[in-house]
Amino acid sequence: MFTGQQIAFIGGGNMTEALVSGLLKTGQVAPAQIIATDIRPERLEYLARSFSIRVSSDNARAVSGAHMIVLSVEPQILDEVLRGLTPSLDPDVLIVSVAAGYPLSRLNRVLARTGRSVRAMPNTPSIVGRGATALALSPDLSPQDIARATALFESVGSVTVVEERLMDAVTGLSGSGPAYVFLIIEALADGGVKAGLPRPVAAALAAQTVLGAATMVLETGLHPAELKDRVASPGGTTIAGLHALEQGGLRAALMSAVEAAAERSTELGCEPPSR
Ligand SMILES: NC(=O)C1=CN([C@@H]2O[C@H](COP(=O)(O)OP(=O)(O)OC[C@H]3O[C@@H](n4cnc5c(N)ncnc54)[C@H](O)[C@@H]3O)[C@@H](O)[C@H]2O)C=CC1
Ligand SMILES: O=C(O)[C@@H]1CCC=N1
Repeated sequence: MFTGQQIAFIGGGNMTEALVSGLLKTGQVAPAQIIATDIRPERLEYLARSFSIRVSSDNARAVSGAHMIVLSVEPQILDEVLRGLTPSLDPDVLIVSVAAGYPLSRLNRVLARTGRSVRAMPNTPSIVGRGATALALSPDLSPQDIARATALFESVGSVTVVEERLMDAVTGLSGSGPAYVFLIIEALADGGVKAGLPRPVAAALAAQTVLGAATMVLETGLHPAELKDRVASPGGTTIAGLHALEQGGLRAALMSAVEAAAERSTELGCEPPSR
C-alpha cells in the first residue's frame, strides 16, 4: 500500500514518534520512506537515531515530493506552518492532520486547495499500540487514500470513522481521555496507600484493575452498568465504595471533563480574529 510512497511528518513530537514507530513495526514502510521535521535539533537527532528515518528542520523541503503529509504541530501554530509549506506543496497530496480542533475547511482555506485531507484524533496510548483514533474524511478521497490513512492509525491501535462535526466530542473523550484515566489510576493508588498498601503494590493494582475492567467492557460487549452490578454484592464492600463515588460526584465530574475539553477543541479551531 505504501510501496514507493514518501511520508512527511511535520512536527517531530510525541504523536509523530508513536506513528513512525507503529508504521515501521508493520513492515509496510521502510525508514528511508519517512522524513520528519522539527525546530528542535535534539529532537531530530533523537528521531534519526531511534528509527533511522530522514530528518530535517526545513518543512517546505520535507513536503516536496511527499505522497502523504502528516501535520503534527500544535493547532495554535498550524496556520503559520501551513503558509510555510505552500510554495513546495503538490496541490493533490494527501494531507492528514492530527491537530486538535483544527477543521478541514480551515486547512484547505489556508492552503488554497480543495481537499484530499483527513482530520484525525489519535491518543497517547498509540505509543504502546493501544491507541484509539477517530478519522473525519474529506469527500474527495480515493479508496486508496482512505486505506492509507486507516493503515497509518491502525498501526498504533483502533480506527473509527466519524463525521467531522463529531471530532470535537471525540477530542474531549478519547483524545484527552487518557489524562483523565491516569488521574483516576493515581487517585486509586493513593486510596490504596491510605488503606495501608505499599505505593508500588497500590500503583500496579490500580493500573491492572483499569486495564482489566476496560478489557471486560470491550470483550463482553456488556453494558458497563451490568458489569458494575456484578461486582457489587448486597451489603458488601463495593456498594459502600460506589456510594462514596456518587457522593463525590464522579459521574458528573467526568461528564464535565469531556464537555470542557470538547468546548476547548471547538475554540482552538476557530479562526483568530482578523487584525
Ligand atoms: N498529545 C496528545 O495526546 C495528542 C495530541 N494531538 C495533536 O498532535 C499534535 C502534536 O502533539 P504532540 O505530538 O503531543 O506535541 P509535541 O509538543 O510533542 O510535538 C510537537 C512538535 O512540533 C515541533 N514544532 C514546533 N514548531 C514547529 C515548526 N514550525 N515546524 C516543525 N516542527 C515544529 C515541536 O518542537 C514539537 O517537537 C497537536 O496538534 C495535538 O493537538 C492529537 C491527539 C492526542
Ligand atoms: O491537550 C491537547 O490539546 C491534545 C489534544 C488531545 C490530547 N492532547
